[in-house]
Amino acid sequence: MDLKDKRTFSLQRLKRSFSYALNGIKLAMGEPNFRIHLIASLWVILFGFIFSLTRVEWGIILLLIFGMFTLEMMNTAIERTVDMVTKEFHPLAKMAKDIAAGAVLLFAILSVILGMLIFIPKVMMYF
Ligand SMILES: Nc1ncnc2c1ncn2[C@@H]1O[C@H](COP(=O)(O)OP(=O)(O)OP(=O)(O)O)[C@@H](O)[C@H]1O
Repeated sequence: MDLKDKRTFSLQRLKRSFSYALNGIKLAMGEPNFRIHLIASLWVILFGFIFSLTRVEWGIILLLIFGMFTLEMMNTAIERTVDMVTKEFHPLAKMAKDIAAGAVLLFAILSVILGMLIFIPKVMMYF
């Protein structure tokens, strides 16, 4: 496919890209970290209903949940790419993987802080 073909709109190609993206989500679901996030997210959603979150709070929670899945998938994609490039120990491979993992950790810290800011006052009302 040349560059001109790629620039013209094609419903067929859009459908194909969509199916590749869905396949990416399916592949990510096989990752243990993804499943841990899924279980944690379902618990957060359950508690969201129990504590009757406001629309803004739901918006923040959904942003955090989707953001976490997105980052975890990018991290996995970087890990796979690095593994494809080299199986040998390489400082740049370590740097790429550790930085990607660090990005996930930063977002996880933000999620815990915002989650606590939302849920702690609601839990406190019961005491
Ligand atoms: N080719 C490499 N060269 C140098 N260091 C590496 C290399 N591959 C992995 N590492 C180091 O080992 C750590 C663990 O790597 P690994 O590929 O097992 O990823 P992981 O974080 O355990 O993720 P997962 O288990 O989901 O694949 C990396 O974060 C990195 O510090």
